[in-house]
Amino acid sequence: MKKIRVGIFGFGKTGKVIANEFLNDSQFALTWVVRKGYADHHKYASRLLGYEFDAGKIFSIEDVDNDFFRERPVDALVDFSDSSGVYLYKKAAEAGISIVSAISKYEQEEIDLIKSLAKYNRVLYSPNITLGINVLMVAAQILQKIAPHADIEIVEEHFKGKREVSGTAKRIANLLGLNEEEHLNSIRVGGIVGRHEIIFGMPNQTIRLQHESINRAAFGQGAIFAVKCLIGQPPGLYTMETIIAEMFRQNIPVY
Ligand SMILES: NC(=O)c1ccc[n+]([C@@H]2O[C@H](COP(=O)([O-])OP(=O)(O)OC[C@H]3O[C@@H](n4cnc5c(N)ncnc54)[C@H](O)[C@@H]3O)[C@@H](O)[C@H]2O)c1
Ligand SMILES: O=C(O)C1=N[C@H](C(=O)O)CCC1
Repeated sequence: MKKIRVGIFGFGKTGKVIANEFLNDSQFALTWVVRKGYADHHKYASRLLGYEFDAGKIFSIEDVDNDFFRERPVDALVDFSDSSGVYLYKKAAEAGISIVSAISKYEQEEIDLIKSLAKYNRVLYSPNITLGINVLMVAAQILQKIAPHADIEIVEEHFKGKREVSGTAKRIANLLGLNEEEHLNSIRVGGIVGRHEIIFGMPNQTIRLQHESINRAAFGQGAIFAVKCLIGQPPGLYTMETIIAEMFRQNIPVY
């Protein structure tokens, strides 16, 4: 069977783990990895990650000129770099490449740019690409409808070095119609990969929906799921939670 070709932007804490997940999956061919500087230029991500074959040739962002995507075709571009990568998406989309953006924080201008590309191609943007958190987002919306008077607080915990407020927590607040300033609580300690909790407080009971990414491989598995979901789909803007919500709709038991 023809392999799904993938290119990755970013080879940092998460990008390396994502590359490893794609290398481990026989349905995928990791074609290239783009990183910011010239470290390991033209080496192979596979070799750096301990494999004995060549895959995922490493390029610098400076190499990404007008012809880059046409000369090195892939089926999907998966972005775990930073928000500046967004300005290269148009060239990729024009070359027929599906975009999976996992950047957690964008300015409005960048989100508008992503939306504008959806008319050319499939674009999926998700601040948290794990299956679990997207199930939690759908479940939280259902719970809010069932218990509309519950007090709701969102708690997000991440590693000490994470500067920005969790994009996932902001997305949850937005979905639930909550003011971010008032209902979002952030904790930064040690090496927590990512934990989100939505607390529904009622007079006689408390419901807690919680998701924790134990290992960054959870993001790789989510990215694999996202790329597969986009295959054969029409151009448009996709999110993980709408894909998962559709799965809920199709699988909800009827009593
Ligand atoms: N959506 C998700 O599920 C999810 C999960 C984990 C991380 N993230 C996000 O992914 C991003 C990266 O996270 P990280 O922990 O790996 O950070 P990191 O700082 O460890 O790595 C980022 C890497 O991208 C490189 N980079 C910066 N600009 C680039 C560019 N224009 N092109 C290519 N490479 C570039 C940097 O040099 C660095 O190596 C962050 O926005 C983070 O919030 C999202
Ligand atoms: O920076 C990270 O690492 C993560 N950020 C997220 C967010 O901001 O919501 C979620 C996944 C991990």
